[in-house]
Amino acid sequence: MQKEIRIGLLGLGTVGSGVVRIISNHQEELYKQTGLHIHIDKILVRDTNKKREVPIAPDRLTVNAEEIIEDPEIDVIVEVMGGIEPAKQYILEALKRKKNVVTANKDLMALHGAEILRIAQQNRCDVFYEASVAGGIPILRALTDSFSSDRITKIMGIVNGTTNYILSKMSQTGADYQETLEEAQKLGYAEANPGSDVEGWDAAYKMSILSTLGFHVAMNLSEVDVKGISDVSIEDIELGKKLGYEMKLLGLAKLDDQKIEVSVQPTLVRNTHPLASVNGVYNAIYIEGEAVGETMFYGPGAGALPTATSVVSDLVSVVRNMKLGVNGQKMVAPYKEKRLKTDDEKYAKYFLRMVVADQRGVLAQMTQLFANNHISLEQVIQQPYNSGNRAEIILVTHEAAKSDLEIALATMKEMDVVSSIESCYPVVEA
Ligand SMILES: NC(=O)C1=CN([C@@H]2O[C@H](COP(=O)(O)OP(=O)(O)OC[C@H]3O[C@@H](n4cnc5c(N)ncnc54)[C@H](OP(=O)(O)O)[C@@H]3O)[C@@H](O)[C@H]2O)C=CC1
Ligand SMILES: N[C@@H](CC=O)C(=O)O
Ligand code: NA
Repeated sequence: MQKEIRIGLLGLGTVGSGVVRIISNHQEELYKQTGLHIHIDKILVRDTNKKREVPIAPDRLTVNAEEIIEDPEIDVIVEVMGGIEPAKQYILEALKRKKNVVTANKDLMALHGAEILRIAQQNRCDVFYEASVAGGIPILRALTDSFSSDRITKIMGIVNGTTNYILSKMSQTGADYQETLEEAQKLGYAEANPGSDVEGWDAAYKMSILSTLGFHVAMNLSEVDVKGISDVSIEDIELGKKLGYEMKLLGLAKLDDQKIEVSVQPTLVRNTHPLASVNGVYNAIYIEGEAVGETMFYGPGAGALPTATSVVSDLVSVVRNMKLGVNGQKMVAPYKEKRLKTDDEKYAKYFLRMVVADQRGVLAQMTQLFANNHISLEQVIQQPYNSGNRAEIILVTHEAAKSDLEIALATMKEMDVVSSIESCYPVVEA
């Protein structure tokens, strides 16, 4: 009779150290819930001499993945090293050797999840990846289990801790973008390549995973409209606040008339909307279902212990399945036909800011341009611009088609009286 579950841990960085800590500090709870001792056998790292956050006997560290993947005594592989290769190769090799897998790797699951899950099922193994989306929030379980009886119509969320930390600090204290990004890196929130956070890709991976699970379609990353926060200025944050909005990097997945749109964009969210008050490293995912109505899930989106909580809970699920002999049987592959919206079917309100010549008739020309493109305006503000004989025009539109907005912007760029289009963000009301 097996008394112990033996783990091979790939990675001992922020999340890996959290996993070691939780397994060591919560031994009794884990034993009570699984009836087995969870033991980390070996840990893969790049540098065995590096100083570690957690006390680990040096002989448990290795730079040789085969020592872990090929060890017949190891039951479960926990992959928290990140990146596509070699993580993918290690996971596939482990599955072929009938080892169950827990991973926090959203890049890998968004890009190669279908293949990994298929091979897992062929080998009767689990692949669980709760930590990959919104760190400590149990959102994948909610989608796959708690809402399995419903039809999800909308998933809207703040799903990147690093950018929410940066935008919140910029909004609350006027903090500098670069300094705040460095702080988020020190706190272990950012990806190894923080470009993935600030350019929106990390959130796009997560929205791709969420929409695949929520809408039961095979979403591709290339079908997600992605824009990051690196061009968001303090001026836009301040102006948005004056108009009653908070700037958030918002993931949106919507199903209307059986057609889907998925995007990640800096968005002005009405300050009375529950997502507007999600600050710092916190994430929140707002889900609308046909039957359930509106729900919202809130919690830490990154960081060692919150993320490791999800990893170790997945490990508990794997162990329970091992005891029941049902590993690899829970997965439901996407079964719905995927139909994507075209730009003339994507509707949103928009905030726009542009610098124009400060002369008679310009404001009228601008409003006429929007009218010509079927865009109605909710708010129009003109204020002096601080250089040259120019003015700044700030507009908030009513709901408009993305295709119409793009034509209006392209026409505007060609107008002599328009010096620059400074910003354009979607707007979400409460
Ligand atoms: N940080 C967070 O808050 C969250 C992270 N994630 C995901 O978790 C995963 C890990 O993130 P995080 O812990 O922050 O990353 P870190 O960069 O802190 O840690 C990565 C670890 O993996 C090891 N490693 C990386 N590449 C290799 C390789 N080729 N061979 C051997 N070892 C390797 C590193 O070794 P060494 O220490 O020797 O350099 C390090 O121990 C990523 O997929 C990330 O997206 C998910 C949710 C939240
Ligand atoms: N870099 C990510 C980590 C968690 O997924 C983030 O900031 O959210
Ligand atoms: Na999660």
